[in-house]
Amino acid sequence: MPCSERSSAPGRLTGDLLSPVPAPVSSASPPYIRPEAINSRAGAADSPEISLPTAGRMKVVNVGCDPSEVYRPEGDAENGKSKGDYRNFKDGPLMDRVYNTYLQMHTNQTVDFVQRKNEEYGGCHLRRMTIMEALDLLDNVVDESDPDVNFPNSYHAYQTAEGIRRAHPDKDWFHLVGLLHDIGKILALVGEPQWAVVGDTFPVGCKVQDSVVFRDSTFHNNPDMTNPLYNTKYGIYQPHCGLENVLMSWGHDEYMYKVMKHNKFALPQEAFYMVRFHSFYPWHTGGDYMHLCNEDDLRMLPWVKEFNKFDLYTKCGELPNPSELKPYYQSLIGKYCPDGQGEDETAPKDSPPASKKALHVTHQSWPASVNQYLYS
Ligand SMILES: O[C@H]1[C@H](O)[C@@H](O)[C@H](O)[C@@H](O)[C@H]1O
Ligand SMILES: [Fe+2]
Repeated sequence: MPCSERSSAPGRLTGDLLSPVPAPVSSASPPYIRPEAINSRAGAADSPEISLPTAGRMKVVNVGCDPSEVYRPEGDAENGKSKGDYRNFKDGPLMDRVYNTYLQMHTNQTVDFVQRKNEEYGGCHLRRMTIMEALDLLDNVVDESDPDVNFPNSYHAYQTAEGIRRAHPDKDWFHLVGLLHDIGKILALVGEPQWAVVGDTFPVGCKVQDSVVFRDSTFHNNPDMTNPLYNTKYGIYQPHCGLENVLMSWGHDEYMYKVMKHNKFALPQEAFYMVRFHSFYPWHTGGDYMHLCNEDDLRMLPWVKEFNKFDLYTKCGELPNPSELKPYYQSLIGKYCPDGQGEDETAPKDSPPASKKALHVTHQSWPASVNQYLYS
């Protein structure tokens, strides 16, 4: 069994994971698009404008991990990863890429940067696309911060969603959260560097706590580290001010949360919360930053942890077949996502036809290939 999807809560990070040996920094950032990792997909026929290379080495299968594994206490390490093999930030074939992404993130994510990005992307009114279109764009994003995934993020979306669906068959809104949670990574296709899109998040404006990955070897050139206002336990925050009042490092979590809010998704508070904080590992898994949390945060924490089991442990080389799964998820989109038409007078003239479910997102300049894909 290739996956290690389980019902037990993920353990706290161990000392080994917290103090990794820094890997050498590669000078050139690898490209965002890794065509060699993209499989030929049946779903590609729906979107002929984007040419998907076909030389993938991974297997595309109809279903994800074996559901019987969901309740199995330990993984079958013979054919796949066991729980302890995930999130290895010490060594592994992708370590240079992962370390370099975090080095840049921890150097450049400052209070000032985060404030600017929140303003820049807060409006969500410059472009429209359907949710499925946004999801399909993730065919072109390989997350460079992730030591466990070297295939396009669209597959990870279906893996997560299907894992949740198997374990929580009665909660269809939760299935949809699995599908949507990483859509914010489309920011990597509009010129945002990956360090401003992917990876674990952390609060800026206060002392960086111990469970942040590569904490000891990646923050030395961050200008906020020498600002005394930002280097106490609370920094610019009040005790137990609530995470909604904390400036998190900018990335796909906060962006997708804003998109969901702006588009008035009819999902429960838990759904919004899971999307917004799913990458905040130093909190939900590391147990840090509790001094900033209020009661709401603590009430939501079990949901974030529940989500995390599927987000993390469904990552495996057996890839689902999106074209087979799309009808089910399209029905959930129909149920929970308003169609967005006529809600936003500032939407551009080249928005998709009125019949399409629309997502208002904020992108000033899409690469030509993306525009063609969305609007032809
Ligand atoms: O939530 C996950 C998690 O934080 C991973 O460690 C990171 O690599 C991914 O970018 C993110 O989506
Ligand atoms: Fe994510």
